[in-house]
Amino acid sequence: MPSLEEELFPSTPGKFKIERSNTMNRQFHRCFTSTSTMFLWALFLVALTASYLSFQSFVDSGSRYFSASWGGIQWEKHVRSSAQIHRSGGMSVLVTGAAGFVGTHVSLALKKRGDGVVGLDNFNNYYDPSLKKARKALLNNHGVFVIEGDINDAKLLAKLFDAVAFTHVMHLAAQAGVRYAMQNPHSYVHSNIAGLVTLLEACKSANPQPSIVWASSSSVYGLNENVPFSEADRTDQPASLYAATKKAGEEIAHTYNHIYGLSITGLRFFTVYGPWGRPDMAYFSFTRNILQGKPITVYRGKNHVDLARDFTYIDDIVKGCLGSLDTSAGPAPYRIFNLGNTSPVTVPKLVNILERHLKVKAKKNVIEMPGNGDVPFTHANISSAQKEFGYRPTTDLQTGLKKFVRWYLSYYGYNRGKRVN
Ligand SMILES: O=C(O)[C@H]1O[C@H](OP(=O)(O)OP(=O)(O)OC[C@H]2O[C@@H](n3ccc(=O)[nH]c3=O)[C@H](O)[C@@H]2O)[C@H](O)[C@@H](O)[C@@H]1O
Repeated sequence: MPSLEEELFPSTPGKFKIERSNTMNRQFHRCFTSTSTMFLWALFLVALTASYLSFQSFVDSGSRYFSASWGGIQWEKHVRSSAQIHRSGGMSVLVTGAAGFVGTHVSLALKKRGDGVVGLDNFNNYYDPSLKKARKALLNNHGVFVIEGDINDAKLLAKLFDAVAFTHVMHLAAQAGVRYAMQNPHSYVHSNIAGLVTLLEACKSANPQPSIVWASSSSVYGLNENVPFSEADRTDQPASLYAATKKAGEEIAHTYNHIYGLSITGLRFFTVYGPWGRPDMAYFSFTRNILQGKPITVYRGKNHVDLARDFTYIDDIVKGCLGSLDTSAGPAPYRIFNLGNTSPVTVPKLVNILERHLKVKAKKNVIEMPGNGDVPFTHANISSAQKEFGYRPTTDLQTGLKKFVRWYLSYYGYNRGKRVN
């Protein structure tokens, strides 16, 4: 049986020989009088004290350390380096929802032209987070650092504005999707209202105050029947809670412009689609189902009228976002622009184009549109954006879907003869 000392402090041959015949007391006496053992004890006590003290400061500095993975010298270095501007007259932009569909494309476009970009995203599981992680990896490869955090985290936002004097905020983080609002209404309030206010509070307190461009939605037009939809039309008849939270966002933004002089531009996006898109949207889920031989549900309006959307290709939206950012500084404007394509296409036509690109016939299940918050059609008047920053969409649905399908087949491994989804 090894002695107690042997278990705690195994002896080095020739240096400290234990006399097994001695009593326990004598063994302890030897142990403490030995120089090397004393040294080890001292080391042990110092380590114990140090770890206790560092644990105390860890606890004292707040609970955020237990819920988020941000902070520290290395982290700040990444943030600052990502925010670095590499062109004269460039901007330093905080992009919220950076791992989202539009957020990824806008971040890449800004970075490519030499602007500084820091991304923020909470990577929630509204749709497959692995797609968001893949977008993050893409951004990372292009030098965009994406922080995992929520826009409701006021401490994180304050820390970010402390670390970087952002000139602009591109606010794209949101709970998207029209129909999901019936399943999870509170997620819309959390992100689109509470999160927006937290972000605007941070912007209000930042020095300098950044100009803000953010994503509203064509859904704010709700039951409006004036065609095409113009920014001057009424928007007080939302058809879904999603639309209502976006409309509320526009009003909230107005108050921050009015009281604190924040420069805020709201962009009403019209059904944006393209590579790296959102799996919850019809063009994406239709593609998945068609390829897997599963049926798709096509909604139809009252009196057998087809539903129609002003589908807008992502590259056109990115141009609109950059145009808005470039013209948003100055004497604290409050602006709202439609960013659409100006040529609505019916949902059956969308399916038809997909069938041709995929070379597979869809199994269609056509049903009357349930009361789910959908509107029968959307159609943008874009003359304001055209006048203000030369917005001019150039991609029709046929061309845009071709690019989407090419990306989809490659991303999900169809080109390599295997299906990973
Ligand atoms: O423009 C906008 O503001 C909105 O555009 C889209 O909303 P939506 O136009 O409803 O886009 P999809 O969900 O892709 O639906 C497109 C069309 O397909 C129809 N649809 C959808 C799903 C389905 O299974 N079947 C079907 O026929 C819808 O009724 C709609 O007419 C986005 O999902 C919203 O986040 C965005 O704010």
